[in-house]
Amino acid sequence: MADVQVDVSEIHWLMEMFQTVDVGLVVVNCDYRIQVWNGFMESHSGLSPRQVRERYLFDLFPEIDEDWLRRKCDPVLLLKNRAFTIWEQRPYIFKFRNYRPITGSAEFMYQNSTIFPLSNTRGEVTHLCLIIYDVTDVAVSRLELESMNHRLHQLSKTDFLTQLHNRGSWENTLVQEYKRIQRYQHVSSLLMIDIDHFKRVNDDYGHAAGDEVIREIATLVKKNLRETDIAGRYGGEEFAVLLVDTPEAQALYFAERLRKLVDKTPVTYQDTVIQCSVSIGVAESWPQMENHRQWLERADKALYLSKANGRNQVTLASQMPVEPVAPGIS
Ligand SMILES: Nc1nc2c(ncn2[C@@H]2O[C@H](COP(=O)(O)OP(=O)(O)OP(=O)(O)O)[C@@H](O)[C@H]2O)c(=O)[nH]1
Repeated sequence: MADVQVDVSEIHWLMEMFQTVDVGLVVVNCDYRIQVWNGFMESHSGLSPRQVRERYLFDLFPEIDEDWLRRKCDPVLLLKNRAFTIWEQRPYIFKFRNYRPITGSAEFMYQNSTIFPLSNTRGEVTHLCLIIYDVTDVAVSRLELESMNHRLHQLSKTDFLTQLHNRGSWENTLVQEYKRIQRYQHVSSLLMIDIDHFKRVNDDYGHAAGDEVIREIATLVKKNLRETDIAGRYGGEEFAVLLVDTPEAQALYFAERLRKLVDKTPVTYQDTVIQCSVSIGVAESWPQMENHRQWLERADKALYLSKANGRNQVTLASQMPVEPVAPGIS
């Protein structure tokens, strides 16, 4: 009699633990009808064990991807092994709202789960048990870390003042484009753009006004680009633009349009209106160029000529009187 009492109280304790444990416990039969539903599942779903008993799991929770979960569970029934799901693959099985104060940024509870078979006394698998773990804290910190790393990576490539590529990042894309040209023999063009008499802007209106001019001209550059073009801030008041798959004639058209736009768009800083212009050098890629630096030098020389010839103009490298960098070009 005493033994029976011990057994009964042990079952009572087990039931209490089952009810209060901080993981979800669900048992379904082979037809996916719910048999057991613990306190965790009740408090997160709002459905009592009585409300869910004998209900078809996928009817009650239509958000569960039935094909996917069956693909996980069928081998458990057949082969008596265990299966696992992790939040990185699928954020959750049961779409429960997240109410945790610390990880409140997550709308839903991230879940891992273990699925294992339950056998009868004859060793036949008759039911499946799903254990649902709330891993929202881990998932949210991991996602925040990843997003922070992504942001840092972006920042390391971005010029703070203009949000264009910084010089290092822009040169990397130029190197990639150079390699692509070597491989596929297509034509791209490079523009070097420099704000005219920029020192005067700083001297006359102050450094903050100078910064505003750089920002505004960068915005005009950005607005005029196609998605495949890549613009960077190459130096203080110098920008570089890579026009991918663009021959010189089209690059000239782009450059002239930008030049005219800057010329007719004065920058307003506080109450001061500042008139600006840019000089531009354009160089088309050529098959014999030996590295990306030769290409840069050629665009830079064309820019230098624009400056020397009076500024506020565009010069094509192909029209320079001598071409010292690429002597083989006709
Ligand atoms: N406000 C501001 N000025 C900068 C920045 N970077 C460089 N500068 C200034 O840009 C000026 C560039 O002057 P210069 O290279 O002499 O050329 P310029 O006056 O533009 O004359 P040209 O290029 O010959 O037309 C210098 O006074 C630099 O101090 C920046 O980020 N912000």
